[in-house]
Amino acid sequence: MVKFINVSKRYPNGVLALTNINLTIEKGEFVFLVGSSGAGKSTIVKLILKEIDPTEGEIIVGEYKLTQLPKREIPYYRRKIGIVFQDFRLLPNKTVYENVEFAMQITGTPAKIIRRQVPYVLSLVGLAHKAKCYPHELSGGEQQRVALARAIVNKPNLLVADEPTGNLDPDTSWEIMKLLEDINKRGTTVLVATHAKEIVDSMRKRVVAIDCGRIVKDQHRGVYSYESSDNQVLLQRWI
Ligand SMILES: Nc1ncnc2c1ncn2[C@@H]1O[C@H](COP(=O)(O)OP(=O)(O)OP(=O)(O)O)[C@@H](O)[C@H]1O
Repeated sequence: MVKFINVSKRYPNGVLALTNINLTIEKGEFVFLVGSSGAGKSTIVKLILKEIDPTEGEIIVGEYKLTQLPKREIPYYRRKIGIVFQDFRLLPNKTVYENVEFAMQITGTPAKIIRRQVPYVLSLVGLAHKAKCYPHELSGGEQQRVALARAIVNKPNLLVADEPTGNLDPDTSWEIMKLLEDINKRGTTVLVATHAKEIVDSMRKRVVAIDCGRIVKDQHRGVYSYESSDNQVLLQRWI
């Protein structure tokens, strides 16, 4: 589903954000991407969304070779991926229903299917009763559930969430992660970049840890913690 082959990214200011990343995420997997601030998580997410291009290497998402994807096709490519951000990014002047409906309208979905699918995904995230509310009338957790409904309404094969619980309290964070797990169980591949250590530790999913732009751990049924490269150097000196 997602393949990074020898990917490095240097930003124009010279910062080397990723070094020689090799990562394969199979269809149907649930993967946590963890690492301290500045480790390179968002850079990986931005590369998958083709907001930026790698300096070296190849990225393949589904049937798309991203380095060869023409600019004009990028919007169509992105519509096939569900995306959730820390700050929800809902349209403030549209209701809950309209926010989700809009995501289907821009893909040219027939009205009849929209009328069936929008209430269905709103009920999946437990928000059917809030369909007529505006984002400012919702709690943070509810807004994120709308964002999740919007992300899955077009039935993407891949859902990418960048710090989806960063603005939420612990209980609400759990609800959102459980919803992501439900979505994964229905067949969507899910990649979640997160700092939510307790949740990562108890969900026992695949955990990919990056530190200073390198993968330092890739563990199935893993936990959050990892040795940072500084610690590894220290350890090597001790041994
Ligand atoms: N647009 C940019 N221009 C220059 N350097 C950048 C840019 N974006 C990120 N960086 C740098 O690249 C490195 C990786 O940043 P990235 O945002 O991927 O980290 P992160 O793991 O997502 O961090 P956080 O958890 O704080 O969001 C950092 O050193 C950061 O300062």
